[in-house]
Amino acid sequence: MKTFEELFGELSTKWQQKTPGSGSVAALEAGVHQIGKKLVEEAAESWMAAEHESSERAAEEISQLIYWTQLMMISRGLTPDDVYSHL
Ligand SMILES: N=c1c2ncn([C@@H]3O[C@H](COP(=O)(O)OP(=O)(O)OP(=O)(O)O)[C@@H](O)[C@H]3O)c2ncn1[C@@H]1O[C@H](COP(=O)(O)O)[C@@H](O)[C@H]1O
Repeated sequence: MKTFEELFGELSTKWQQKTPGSGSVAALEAGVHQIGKKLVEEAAESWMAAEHESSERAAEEISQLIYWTQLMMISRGLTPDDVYSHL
């Protein structure tokens, strides 16, 4: 288990170091358009799981939505504070 900030730090480090074999680095290299498609897919899957599946499945899909949101943030050079400032 990890927090939002811990995952963001891990993904940022992997991107900075271009860690070989990382799916996250591959996704960031594919770019914002491909990340956006996954973000929308995971948003839809989160909605469907919340409406039709168990709480555990909904939590799993929402975790994937957070992951792809973080990749979108990194691809645009945004930090958590950039986002938190709008909350
Ligand atoms: N938290 C995640 C995470 N959440 C989702 N994903 C990826 O997002 C994609 C989800 O797409 P899909 O919906 O097609 O996946 P699925 O397996 O079919 O699952 P369902 O949505 O159908 O249930 C998969 O490729 C997952 O690997 C993630 N990939 C990596 N992480 C974490 O990111 C960190 C870095 O990982 P690497 O880049 O792999 O080193 C590690 O801490 C990982 O645990």
